[in-house]
Amino acid sequence: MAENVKVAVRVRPYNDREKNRNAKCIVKMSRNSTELLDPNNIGSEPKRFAFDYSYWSHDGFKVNNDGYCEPVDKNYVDQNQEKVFADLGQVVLDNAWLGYNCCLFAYGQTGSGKSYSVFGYGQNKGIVPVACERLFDKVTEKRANADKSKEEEYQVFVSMLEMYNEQIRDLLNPNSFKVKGGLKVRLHASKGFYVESLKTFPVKSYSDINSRINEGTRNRTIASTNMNATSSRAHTIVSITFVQKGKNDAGQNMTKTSVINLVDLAGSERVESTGATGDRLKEGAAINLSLTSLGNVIKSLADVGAGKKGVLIPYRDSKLTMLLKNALGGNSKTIMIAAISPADINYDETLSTLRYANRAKSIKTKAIINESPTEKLIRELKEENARLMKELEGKGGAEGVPGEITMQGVPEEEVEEMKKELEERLRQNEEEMNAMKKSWEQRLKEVQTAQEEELEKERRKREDMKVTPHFWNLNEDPALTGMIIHFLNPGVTKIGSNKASTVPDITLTGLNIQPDHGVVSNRNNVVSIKPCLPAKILVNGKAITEKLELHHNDRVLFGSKHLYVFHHPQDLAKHPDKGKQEAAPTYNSAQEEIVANSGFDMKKGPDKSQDDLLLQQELVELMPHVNEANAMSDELGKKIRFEIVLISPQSQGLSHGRTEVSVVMKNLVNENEFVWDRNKFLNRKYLMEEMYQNFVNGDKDWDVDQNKDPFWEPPDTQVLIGVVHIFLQSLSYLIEIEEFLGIVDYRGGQQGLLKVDIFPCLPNGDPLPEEDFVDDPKELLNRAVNFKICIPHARGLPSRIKKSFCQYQTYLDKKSRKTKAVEGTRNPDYNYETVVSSKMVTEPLLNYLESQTLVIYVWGTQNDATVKEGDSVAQRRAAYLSNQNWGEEERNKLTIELNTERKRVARLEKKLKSIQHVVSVALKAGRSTVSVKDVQDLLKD
Ligand SMILES: Nc1ncnc2c1ncn2[C@@H]1O[C@H](COP(=O)(O)OP(=O)(O)OP(=O)(O)O)[C@@H](O)[C@H]1O
Repeated sequence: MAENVKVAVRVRPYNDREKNRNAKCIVKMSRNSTELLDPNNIGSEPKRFAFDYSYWSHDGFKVNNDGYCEPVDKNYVDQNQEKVFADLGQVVLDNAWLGYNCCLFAYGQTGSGKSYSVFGYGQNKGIVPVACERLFDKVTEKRANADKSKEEEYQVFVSMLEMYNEQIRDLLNPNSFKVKGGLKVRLHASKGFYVESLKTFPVKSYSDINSRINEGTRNRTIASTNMNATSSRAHTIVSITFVQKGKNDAGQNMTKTSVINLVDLAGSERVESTGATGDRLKEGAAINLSLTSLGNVIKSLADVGAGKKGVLIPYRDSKLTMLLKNALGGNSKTIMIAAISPADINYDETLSTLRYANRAKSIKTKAIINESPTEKLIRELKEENARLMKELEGKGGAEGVPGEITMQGVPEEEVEEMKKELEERLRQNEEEMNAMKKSWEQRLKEVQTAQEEELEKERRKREDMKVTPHFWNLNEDPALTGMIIHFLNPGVTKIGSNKASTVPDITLTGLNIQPDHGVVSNRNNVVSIKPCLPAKILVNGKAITEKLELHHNDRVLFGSKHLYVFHHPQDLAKHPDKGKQEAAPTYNSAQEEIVANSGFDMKKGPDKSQDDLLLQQELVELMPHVNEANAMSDELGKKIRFEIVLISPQSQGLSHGRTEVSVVMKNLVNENEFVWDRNKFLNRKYLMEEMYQNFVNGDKDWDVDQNKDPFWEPPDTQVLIGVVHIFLQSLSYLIEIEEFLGIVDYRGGQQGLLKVDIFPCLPNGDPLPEEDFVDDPKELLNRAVNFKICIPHARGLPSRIKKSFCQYQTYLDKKSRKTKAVEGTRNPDYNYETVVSSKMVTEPLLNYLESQTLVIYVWGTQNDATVKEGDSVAQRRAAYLSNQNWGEEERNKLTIELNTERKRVARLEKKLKSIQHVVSVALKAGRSTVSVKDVQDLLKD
């Protein structure tokens, strides 16, 4: 019978970022109804949703010493993880016992709590570990009470994969990481899509399965560090196959199989919010492809559920949707958990998640009990194998005859590919048949020795960790922290890449890791580290160039990504601190010190505002990505440098707002600069990772066309050269403004000068009569005013600027105004004049004139230093700079202007001094006013 996908929604507590931003909770839950308030439209009706289950995990709990979140308030989800398991996990298990395929997948933006629900953290065990525990509890109970005559047997198998950027890796088989392009997805006639060569291990107990999942998580950590992949961008699927065998009442051997897929999806950030906004490369990212496809599949299935006819479900669009085909539209009982943030700042993402979940509600699946007589299953497999053999022979495979007749006209590679597929299916079927024939004990035995060795190794490792100094890893994903351990045994430990002439003791891969990277020596428990220059090693945030002694809890960064904490048991024992354990460093604290050592203020304290803390947090998030982007640029020879900059609201021409963390992308060849906002940079960084990975994989087409190159920005991209602020107060006295002001860039540096004159004038732009000025600005109220705005020229723009123009908007303008664009000079003459008029000065206009500034933005495009193949960097720079020399004529013009300007300034200074003199004479005489006539005379030329 068709049945709807069950949907649960869960709202997590605030994270630090939300707390620092003083976030407001915009989610309300009552029974199974969830309301979302729009923070941008407070009075509006909240968006209402109804789901099968709603879990309030936002507040109403306390964190115990062991990290367990204990409910203290009736609002908090009853019994925390237990309740979520009871509703969702238990249903999955019950269905598995009945022989249904089940799928539970978690959807939501990065950091919304997907992993917390699916896997859990520490004492707050998620659905996967609890489900495994309960499954084996029941198996043990069943075995104990088994009816011998029925020959009951329970078998559990586990596999674990990760899908990143459309590439599948077997997390229980690190060798699969080396497969170019990842593992393939194949289609099986009866079982649907499956992953080729994915290893499935039999497990006999909870600790077995737990150690397999830990092994998978450890491999995930290694992959995420080595391959520069960002773990929150990967989907993880744990598959548990549960087989129940036994005789039925008629004495027939039966096999009941259930596949349980537990899916922790990648962060669901939409393309716009991950930052591709306005970026020409937003379509390029394959990273989101699978999630976008999942969205399309869910939408189509929801349409079908709503009765729409003739809808094609695009399962084949991505590997994820192929693998989830059964879960979504076929033989499976499926549950979706929508994980959401409570905070107003995540409104868009939360709304999108809730809409997604709402759609998923109307998807219908048809689960059937997968139970058949064992003999029948074996017979079917045999029949299929016979058919496959025949097909293979037709393609000239196996021991068959060459298949020119059947395969005529089909390219050889395709035939090879088809053959491989058939062979793989044959192999799988054989394996399955053997598995059915073999006893469970036999199957377990096959892996047991290896696994026991693994467990013993793990046990020994834990013992060693108590006495031997070692490094343990820090990862931005808390679930992956502490998963990698490297021991530093007495003597010398060499660290390097797999390109070293002798295999290093600790092999690291990835960005900025040199073949011989560094050496750690441990002599009588004094442990020191030395880099093999120019290899990059940071200890406690500072680059080291010489040998340095390490101490307990020191943070060590190798290259750009391998971040470790040094654990020194003997050192620790020397400083027990009267039983007080020193807090272990965290990923965040280690990154903070790296940022602080790069010159940013990371101090905490009461003088720091919420905005300061938020800024610090954004720096911590961005800095490692910027370092990695630079390392990739170096290795790929891109001649691009990235640098973090803090952009104040003033430098963007704004009077208020917060300072933003952005990234400047600098072309080292022609010195062109582009400021990318954080989101755009992060989006580009994912594309850089894709490119770098292709490069590492030896793909000869790694270097893509300029239009798709994440390291490239077209030179005709408009950049903000700087802004000019002009105080308008003089205009409220009808006194003209004549200024030659600095064009200030985001760094606060001067990028040239802009001449701006604003004159009160007649409607036709002619000057006002001399006597027409006001003593008190209020006199302007209800009068007509006209101002002539002149922007004659800019001088001394940076040499990289090719074309420039100015843009501004006064209080009286509905749209912004622009000067003409001038090309080919650093000293453009805009010769711009316009008259801005108001028929009647109002209070707000007067207020604008008295207290505001006019902001003029100077925009430009940069020179295209077209790079010729084979030119060295020095040649390219020389060619570029030679274009930048100023001509004789231009120099003369500037000299004349400079002299005129000097004279004007001298005149103004003289007038100022005279006015100061008149004022001081008046003050000495005890007067509080000066004669208008006197001032007027002084102002005359
Ligand atoms: N229900 C909850 N109760 C308490 N803490 C939670 C809850 N849900 C999430 N958290 C905390 O929020 C943080 C982010 O959660 P989690 O790692 O599960 O997010 P995620 O959606 O899986 O992120 P990613 O996409 O990066 O994998 C973790 O530190 C986690 O402990």
